[in-house]
Amino acid sequence: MTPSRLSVNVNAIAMLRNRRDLPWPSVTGLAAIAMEAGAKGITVHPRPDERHIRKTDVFELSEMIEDRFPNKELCLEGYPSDDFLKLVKEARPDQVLFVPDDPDQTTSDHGWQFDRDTSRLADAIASAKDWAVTVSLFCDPDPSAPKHAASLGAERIEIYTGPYGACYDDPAKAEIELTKVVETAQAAHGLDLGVNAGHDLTVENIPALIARAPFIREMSIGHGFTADALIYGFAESVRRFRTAMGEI
Ligand SMILES: CC(=O)[C@@H](O)[C@H](O)COP(=O)(O)O
Ligand SMILES: NCC(=O)COP(=O)(O)O
Repeated sequence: MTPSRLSVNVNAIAMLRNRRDLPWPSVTGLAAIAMEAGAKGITVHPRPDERHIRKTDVFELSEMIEDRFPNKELCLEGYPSDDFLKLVKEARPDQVLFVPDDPDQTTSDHGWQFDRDTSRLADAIASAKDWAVTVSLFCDPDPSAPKHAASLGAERIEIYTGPYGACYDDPAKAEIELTKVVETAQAAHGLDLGVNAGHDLTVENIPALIARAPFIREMSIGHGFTADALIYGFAESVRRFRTAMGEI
């Protein structure tokens, strides 16, 4: 069986939990169900306002994975602020994805602008590597981006697939956006960067992407996964997404 590429993003579970001052739905409990069902790991994006994932969730997830799922992986996403870097240093995830988000941004909607963002990134990448955390950079679907990520010392990129995901009802436009994602993936693969992809991926749009970029290492999926799991349940959605990825 092909190893799993699916990292389940549990931001939306935390958002639902935060509606009340109560501990359910449980972020760690549903993360455990996802990993037991075959996900390779868990992704969280603790935003500065803690609107969904809280710092306490990060430590609880990290401890649970270390204790109960030592072969699974935790990925933390965030802007490399001093506060976020402190969290990475303390929680020691397996992987960190640096994203260029403003603190008040609704969701991630672009990759790094490598002509202006590099000095903060270079320092953050060096620190994370010192802490033995694999570094990935969020990149637009632009084949010129991976060479910048490689020259900064990143080990992976995550291609922002939002524009592809947004074309769910327009196959001709989806093909144009998919081509940009695939060409970016190929450029990164040719540079020996690990290639991840994320944002608005679904059971419907994953097969065409995997068919053209089978070397993709990881897909972190939250919004579409949660929507699917509300219908099918967390464990069954892991199976459905892994089937879409051609893994089972
Ligand atoms: C980095 C990225 O792609 C984001 O999609 C992400 O983790 C989603 O964040 P929100 O759940 O806050 O929209
Ligand atoms: N890195 C992307 C991610 O973690 C989840 O994005 P989405 O599936 O919630 O759009």
